[in-house]
Amino acid sequence: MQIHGHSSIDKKHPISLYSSKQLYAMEQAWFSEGHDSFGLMQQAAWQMAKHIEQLYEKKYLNHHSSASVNFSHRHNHQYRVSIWVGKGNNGGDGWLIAYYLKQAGWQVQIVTVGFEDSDFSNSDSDQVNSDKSDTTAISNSKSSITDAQKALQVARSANCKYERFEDSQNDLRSTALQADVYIDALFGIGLDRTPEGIYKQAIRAFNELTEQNNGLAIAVDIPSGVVASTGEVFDRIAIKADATLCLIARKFGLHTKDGVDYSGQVTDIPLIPYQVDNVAFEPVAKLITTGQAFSPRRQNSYKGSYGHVLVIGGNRIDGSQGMGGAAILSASSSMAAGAGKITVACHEAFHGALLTSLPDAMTINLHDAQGVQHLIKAASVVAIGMGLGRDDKAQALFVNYIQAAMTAKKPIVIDADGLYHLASLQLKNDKLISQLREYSTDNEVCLTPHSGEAAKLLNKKIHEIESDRLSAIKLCAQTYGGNWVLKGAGSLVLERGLDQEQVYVCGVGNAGMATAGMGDVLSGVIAGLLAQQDLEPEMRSLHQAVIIHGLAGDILVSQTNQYNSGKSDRGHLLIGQRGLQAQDMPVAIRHVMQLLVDS
Ligand SMILES: NC(=O)C1=CN([C@@H]2O[C@H](COP(=O)(O)OP(=O)(O)OC[C@H]3O[C@@H](n4cnc5c(N)ncnc54)[C@H](OP(=O)(O)O)[C@@H]3O)[C@@H](O)[C@H]2O)[C@H](O)CC1
Ligand SMILES: [K+]
Repeated sequence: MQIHGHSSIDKKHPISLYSSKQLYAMEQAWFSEGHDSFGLMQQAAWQMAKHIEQLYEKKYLNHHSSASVNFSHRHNHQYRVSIWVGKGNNGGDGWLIAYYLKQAGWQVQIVTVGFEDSDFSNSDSDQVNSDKSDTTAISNSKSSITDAQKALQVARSANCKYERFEDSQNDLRSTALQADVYIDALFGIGLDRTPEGIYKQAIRAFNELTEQNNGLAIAVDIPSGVVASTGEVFDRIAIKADATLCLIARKFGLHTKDGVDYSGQVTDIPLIPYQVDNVAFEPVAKLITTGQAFSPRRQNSYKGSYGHVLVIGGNRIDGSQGMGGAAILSASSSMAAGAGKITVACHEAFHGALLTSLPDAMTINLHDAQGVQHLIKAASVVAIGMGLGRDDKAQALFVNYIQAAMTAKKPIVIDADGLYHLASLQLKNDKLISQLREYSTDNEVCLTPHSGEAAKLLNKKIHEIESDRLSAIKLCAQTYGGNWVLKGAGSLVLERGLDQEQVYVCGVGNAGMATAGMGDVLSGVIAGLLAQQDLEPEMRSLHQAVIIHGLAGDILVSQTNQYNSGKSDRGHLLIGQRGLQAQDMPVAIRHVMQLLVDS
């Protein structure tokens, strides 16, 4: 059961995102100031119990439109919760949630996973999973008992019912496992490998039960199976949560890669300051969901005021059908993003098609080296690579035009086949790579790979990129210089300032945008913004372009967001995620540009 497609986030302010290492350091800093670790767990659980009740009541009210149902409801039906606990502190949170919900009148059933009978002993001298005593099993009392075990004892002393998943897994339809709300407290930020054996079975069973019973699935801290620092889910084994109650600080992994699909609506429960010795932790990234508002244009302006984009791509290699569409999509998106003029340097075979779909554009033959070089000097921005081709001839053109753009000191956007050439030039130790890196320290260079292209650029396997996208984008920037987008669910944007770099996670966009040509559209939006010198740097930035692209995609599908009231501006015809095409984008980009002026 999904509450909302997207997280509940303050759209105007970026949200700081942290790694699990940072989360553990924050906790440690707090404890080293003398604060009690079990006290923190109690605070966390108490607040989560309140949120769980609110989330459930919200769901219940949504299903029963009559307001009068609300108050009688509690008397007719005792709320039922099934809380699944693992052996770490995430499980500890679960035991205490059970305790607080029972106090609040809920019918509570706990399902333990990975516990032996001896784990339920009352003795204080029990050693429960204390290998990670520095971080996870903080003992703040004289005895050696861990917080998780204290929590277990609190729940037991309140007579909360529990059973081992190992004993009940063959009887998942038993009444004991039927509930309105299912709480996932199996793993939190301590998960570091594929859940196997009983854990894998438990995660599967949890998902099946919530589905069958139309239960509300709520994850404690992070859905079990999602890696907090990367967003990776191993072998698709993770809790599919409707809502996540995120403790202390927002985890990076909730918003990128698989995390986006598993976390549901995210609510923050901050609990402690994000600092050590009064110095705040630097977030690893910031989550952005809306763009900077544009200032209106001056009346006294002309097309030259808004820049000239030169798109170089759309080649036709002998014997192939060619890739004219890539250049056309990029060019039309540049214009939709507000560029004053466009010239497309593409294969002559596509000039007719280009002018039919975009009569506003000028054309030049891609292979007319002198003519293109001349235009590079006149342009405000050069966007290169979309459908450029990968053969040697195309590579020679690429090197030639990049050199010309650097000599003329133009902002450069490199995408698609341009990235392929960069990767192969890097393997050959070609001097262009170091020249470009040097150039990018004083000039705008934007590079926009997806994971496959990033893998080529870094000479790695795709799964190596996917398992740690944050490290991958940083390594790309280190190797090649420039500002980067790593495309995918929760696209990452890395922008380099004078002495520091900032990473953003794009919190908008949808799976319908995973289609051919969407990357060409993005390159066009980036170039179109860069061309508009009248705009403040923030409004022409790479992250602004990525947000506009994502919002345009969202506006086209029947997805609730701040701009989409369920109608599109294309004759009230809504497009779904399946079948969304890159050619649909320019009209939506124009719409977003207008909304950002209004906002
Ligand atoms: N400290 C506090 O007072 C607070 C903690 N909070 C909550 O704690 C979790 C983090 O707890 P931690 O114990 O560090 O980690 P987990 O509960 O996520 O799980 C760690 C245990 O899980 C084992 N593990 C990890 N991966 C797997 C796997 N794939 N399969 C099986 N077992 C796995 C790991 O075992 P080891 O063998 O590696 O030792 C650990 O035993 C945090 O997320 C919060 O929910 C709150 O912040 C409140 C304050
Ligand atoms: K969890």
